[in-house]
Amino acid sequence: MNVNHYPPCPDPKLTLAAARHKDRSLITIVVQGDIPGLQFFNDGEWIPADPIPDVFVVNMGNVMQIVSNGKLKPGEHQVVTNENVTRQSAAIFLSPADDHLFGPAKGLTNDDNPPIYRDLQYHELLAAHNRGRTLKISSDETVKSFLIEA
Ligand SMILES: O=C(O)CCC(=O)C(=O)O
Ligand SMILES: [Fe+2]
Repeated sequence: MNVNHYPPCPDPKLTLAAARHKDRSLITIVVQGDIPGLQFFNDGEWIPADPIPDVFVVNMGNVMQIVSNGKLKPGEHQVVTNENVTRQSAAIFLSPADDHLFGPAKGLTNDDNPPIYRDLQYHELLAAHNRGRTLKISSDETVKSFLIEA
């Protein structure tokens, strides 16, 4: 779980509260309180996912892309700063254990629709993601490194 604390920024144009990213989880549940800031990238623009009382944001992560054999893609998101108020959120990541072996779900693949990703342990995805962060490579590239023909 991440507990995020974003202080106000007098000029929100100057910085982001959280840079654009996709989560490394299977599923993420976000409790975002009542302060706006979370945005998702869709069709070339950032769409606000403003808080609705008593509603969680449920988001897919990179593990879901692999388990669904590329059919489900995680939403890229960022958090913008707020001029006046502090924002706090909690993101609960549902992820496999580090040594858990996973890959495209057997029920979703067959001879006509073979697995496009190899099986991997979750720590391999984390290591690739961390390497990608150091090299400023997007998490799309990270996931591509598990393609069978890669
Ligand atoms: O603060 C938010 O609403 C989202 C946080 C987030 O994207 C994350 O912790 O991965
Ligand atoms: Fe996130």
